[in-house]
Amino acid sequence: SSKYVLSHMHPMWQGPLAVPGGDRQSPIDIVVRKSIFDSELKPLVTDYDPDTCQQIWNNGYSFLVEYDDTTDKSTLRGGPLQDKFRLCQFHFHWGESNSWGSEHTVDRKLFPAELHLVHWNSDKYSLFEEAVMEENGLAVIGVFLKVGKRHEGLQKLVDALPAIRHKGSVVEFTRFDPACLLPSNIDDYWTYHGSLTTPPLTESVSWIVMKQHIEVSHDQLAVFRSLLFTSAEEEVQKSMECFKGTRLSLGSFIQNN
Ligand SMILES: CC(C)NC[C@H](O)COc1ccc(S(N)(=O)=O)cc1
Ligand SMILES: [Zn+2]
Repeated sequence: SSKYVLSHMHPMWQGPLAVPGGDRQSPIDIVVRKSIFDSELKPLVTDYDPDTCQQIWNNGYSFLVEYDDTTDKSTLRGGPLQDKFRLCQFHFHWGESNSWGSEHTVDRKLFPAELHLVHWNSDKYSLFEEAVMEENGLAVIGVFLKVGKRHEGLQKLVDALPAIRHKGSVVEFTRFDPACLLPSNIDDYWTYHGSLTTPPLTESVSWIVMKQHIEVSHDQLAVFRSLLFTSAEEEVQKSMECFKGTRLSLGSFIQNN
C-alpha cells in the first residue's frame, strides 16, 4: 500500500496559529514527483455509523451533511493520525463547469469537484469549535470527483438537494453511510499539515487526500449546481427588482397618454 507524505518542511515558527497569511495554508497543488513515501504511515481506519447521520443543509457556500458527534460512534484513526477523530460533517466543493471545482490540484490538474469529510480530535478536545483552533485539532479526508458513471450511493444525497435549494434551508437526512463515498483503496493517499480552506482558515488540519478519485454522473453534478446560494427572501427581492422597473416604465407610459 503506497502511502505518501508531502514534504512541506517549513521551519516551525512559534507564531499564532490562526494567521490566514500563515505558512501552511490549504488548498495546495500536490506535486506528485515531490511526494515522499513514508513506510511509517499506518493503514487508515474509518468506522462510520450511518445512524449518526442527522441533517443536510445549504450554508450558502456548499451543502453539509451533519453527523451527531456527541459520542465516538463515527470515527477516523490510523494513517498519519496519533489520536482518534470524530466525524462531524462532510461537504463538497464544485464548479459551474466540469473544467474546475476542486480545491486541491494534482500536478496543477483540476477536478470537477472535491469531497471533504471533516473530523475533530476527540481524544484531546470536547467540541469541534475548540479543536478547530488547535494544531492537531482536525483531520479532513479529501476525495476528488470525476464525471463518469452514476454513483449509486450518492443518489440518495442528490435526491435530497431540491429540498434545500435556498441558502439556510435544512432538512432531516438519516441513515447515510459516508464510507460509500470513499474510493476502493483508502490506503493510497497524500497527507500534509494544512488549514481550513474557508474562514476561519485556521492551520489545524491534517489533510489526507485520496489518490484514487470517485466517479459521479454529469446529471448528479448538475443537481449540485442547481443549488442556490441566495436565500428565499433574496430571491423574492431579486424578482421584485425587475418587476419594480416595469412598474416605473408602465407609469411613465400612462402619463404620456
Ligand atoms: C469555528 C466554527 C464555529 N465555524 C467554522 C465553520 O464551520 C467552518 O468549518 C470548516 C470546516 C471545514 C472546512 S474545509 N473546506 O477545509 O474542509 C472549512 C471550514
Ligand atoms: Zn471543504
